[in-house]
Amino acid sequence: MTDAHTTGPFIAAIDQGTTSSRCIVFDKDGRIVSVDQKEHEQIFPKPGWVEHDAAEIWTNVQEVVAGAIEKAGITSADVKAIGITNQRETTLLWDKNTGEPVHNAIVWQDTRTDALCKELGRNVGQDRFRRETGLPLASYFAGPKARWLLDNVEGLRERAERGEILFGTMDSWVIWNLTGGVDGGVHVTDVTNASRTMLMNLHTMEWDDKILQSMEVPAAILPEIRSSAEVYGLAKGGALDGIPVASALGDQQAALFGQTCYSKGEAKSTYGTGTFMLMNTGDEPVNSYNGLLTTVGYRIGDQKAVYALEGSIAVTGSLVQWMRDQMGLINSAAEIETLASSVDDNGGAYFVPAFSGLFAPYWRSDARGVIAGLTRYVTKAHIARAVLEATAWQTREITDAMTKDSGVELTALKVDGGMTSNNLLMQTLSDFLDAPVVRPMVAETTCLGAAYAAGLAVGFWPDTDALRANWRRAAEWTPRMDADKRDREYKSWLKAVERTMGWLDEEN
Ligand SMILES: Nc1ncnc2c1ncn2[C@@H]1O[C@H](COP(=O)(O)OP(=O)(O)O)[C@@H](O)[C@H]1O
Ligand SMILES: O=P(O)(O)OC[C@H](O)CO
Repeated sequence: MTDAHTTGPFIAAIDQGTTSSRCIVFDKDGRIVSVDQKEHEQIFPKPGWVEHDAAEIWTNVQEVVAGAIEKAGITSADVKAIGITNQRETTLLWDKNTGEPVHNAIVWQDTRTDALCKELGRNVGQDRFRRETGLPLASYFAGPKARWLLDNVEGLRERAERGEILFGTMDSWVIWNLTGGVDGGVHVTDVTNASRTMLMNLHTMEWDDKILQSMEVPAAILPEIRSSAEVYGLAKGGALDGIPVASALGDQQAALFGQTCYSKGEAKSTYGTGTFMLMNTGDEPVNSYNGLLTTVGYRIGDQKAVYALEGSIAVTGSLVQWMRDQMGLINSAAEIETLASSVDDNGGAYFVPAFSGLFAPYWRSDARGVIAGLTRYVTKAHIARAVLEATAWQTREITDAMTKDSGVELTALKVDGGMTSNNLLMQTLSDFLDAPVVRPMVAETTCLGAAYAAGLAVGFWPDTDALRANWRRAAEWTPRMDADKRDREYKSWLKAVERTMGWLDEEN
């Protein structure tokens, strides 16, 4: 319910995430008025494959929108705009005339396009993709996933070439359905999501014809690329009928925006299923020589785009889920903190969760997970500690790369996401980074960023200065670790990382 001090109007944000979809209603001070959330099924058809049922996701989105509006005790008339944010790279093709997905969505973590990426690397060359799109050739991105679907779903390429099929990441799917679907839905994406397809030219912000040819993806299926904050259309039907759909940002870029990282050099790190650190690099793309991605941070209406450097870590919160669901070592995600706190250290064990290969800074799809340093001394509590340390060490590797690429020394790290409720993890992070770690009052920065962008698009907030004023510190952790110990343990971590590599043979 709305609290006594909160009066409308409001902005609603939809976050279509990897494990769940949620809708949050925000007031003008950026405070949360209501939340509704629903998980969807994770489908693992083969080792390394991860899929989502896009129809289930759309049903959940409709339910959480209705749920959040009801919990806020408001009507659509109180909502000025809807913002969209989403898990990035997850790829869907659907029939324009029926609205039916032609296949499950292929999720960003899925590694089935690894062989295709290797082949593209041999035939077209790594460098050309990186130069035009800012991304290394890797199974993570949407373009190769679209190509896989076109090559593997019977008759799909012919239907696509006849103009019957639409491609989209989850932003496009949600916006198309929200604005009417088969009944006039708009087929758009924003620059941040498009920058993760490996099909958009990072400099022109348009689909790159030569890359499309190399990837064998027909231009006819692609959405129009728009800014991150503008009115794409009006919602048709449902709890927010008639309300402008006014922003779209990939979830990590939305978190950058919600954390108010509007100046060059400002950075945030989001701890959810995976972990993603983004640094605002201003209005020019910065090339990475240390394994980071060059990506679009956001673009507000017709203003210049803001670029970012990104360090992507595939497995962090999902390792905690794996400990709970596959290993049964804990009953809830929060329990990992209690278990890990029952011992003083990792007992010599290092856990490198290369479940989807290694993302930044290595981009090694032939890597697979290892637990190194095992002896009979090691207990499940030590493993729990190693699980949390894995998130912190992986972040350390990213911040090292970020400093090398940007020349900006880390003075403090702004964090958000589900894992930041873990105090032991946040302290360990500060220790391993040797820098303060700060969490804002609203930890739901992903939704907040989408709400901010939508609010700017409809004049609900005047400018980014007004948004900065909403950012308030809620918690801070400062380093307490002895420097020699940190250096010794970092070396052991790096040794464990080496042991993950080359596990898969070329023919896998
Ligand atoms: N107290 C905790 N300690 C460690 N991990 C946690 C804790 N609470 C939640 N998580 C992890 O955080 C993730 C959920 O965070 P969230 O930001 O909602 O993720 P996403 O947006 O990727 O779905 C899950 O992977 C879960 O395992
Ligand atoms: O849905 P999340 O929070 O796990 O984020 C996923 C990322 O966008 C993948 O690139």
